[in-house]
Amino acid sequence: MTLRQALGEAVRRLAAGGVERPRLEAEVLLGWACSLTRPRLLARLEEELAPAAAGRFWQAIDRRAAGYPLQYLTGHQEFMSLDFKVTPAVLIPRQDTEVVVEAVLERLDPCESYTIADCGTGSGAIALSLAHYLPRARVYATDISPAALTVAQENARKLGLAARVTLLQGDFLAPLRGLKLDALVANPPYIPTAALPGLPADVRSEPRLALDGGPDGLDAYRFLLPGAAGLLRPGGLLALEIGSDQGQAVKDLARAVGAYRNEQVLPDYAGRDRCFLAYRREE
Ligand SMILES: C[S@@+](CC[C@H](N)C(=O)[O-])C[C@H]1O[C@@H](n2cnc3c(N)ncnc32)[C@H](O)[C@@H]1O
Repeated sequence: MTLRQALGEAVRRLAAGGVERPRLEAEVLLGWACSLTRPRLLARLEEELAPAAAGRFWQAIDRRAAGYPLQYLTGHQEFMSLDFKVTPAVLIPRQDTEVVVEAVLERLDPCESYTIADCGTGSGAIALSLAHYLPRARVYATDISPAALTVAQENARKLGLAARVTLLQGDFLAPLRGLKLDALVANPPYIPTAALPGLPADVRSEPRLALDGGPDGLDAYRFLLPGAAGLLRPGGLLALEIGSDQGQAVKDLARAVGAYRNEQVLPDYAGRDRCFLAYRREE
């Protein structure tokens, strides 16, 4: 079978499985199975599919058609123009989260030596992007999952950022005790528990620990908002990813803490609530 014929059959299987962009994903998985970039693959479509690559390819196609995430099959996801390793131990970094990272970068000066924390770091997407684009910053990243931290550590090493990013295992803010932060960023779990079974199959393959935000999805904010106030220096920036309908609720929770000013909610590319920002009030 040629690569062109394999692609045709893969597109058919992926489309039957409800994959939205079957041609693109078939090309990505065939390139991955053959260890070829997409442009090289597309230049060799009349060549035969080698038996070893065929085994990997058809197994991946069938798993993808059954709803398993593409990024767990290839082991990669791009975020903030950086390449991140991903495994089923971590949430696949989302474009929505880039809104949060961009909002932070717009408010900080790349020439300054900030101390920054990312709580619930997963693959390290937020922490490592901030460290990359703020080359003088010192970044602390926490996660309760040791398996996630192993992935984040590998990403830190691959991106050449391990010397400025410290990974700490523990409950969101607990490992940060004693630090005075210029910025604290988090993308905590925020899906209401009852909504989890209704999520698409690929999202349900991601760690429950990364998704489950408790009965109303707000458990982590009830904990992070008062706790962060004790770690941020006066004038320090708090940036939290939030669910698409959680803007007002998170603003109300922040105002109830009484330690913040300039609370605002920024939208994502689709115009939905995505990022909560506030500054630690000066005493
Ligand atoms: C929504 S994911 C975000 C991952 C990553 N920051 C990103 O944006 O792609 C939430 C992360 O919080 C971690 N987490 C959940 N509960 C936690 C807790 N109590 N303390 C620390 N981390 C926690 C999960 O393991 C997961 O990695």
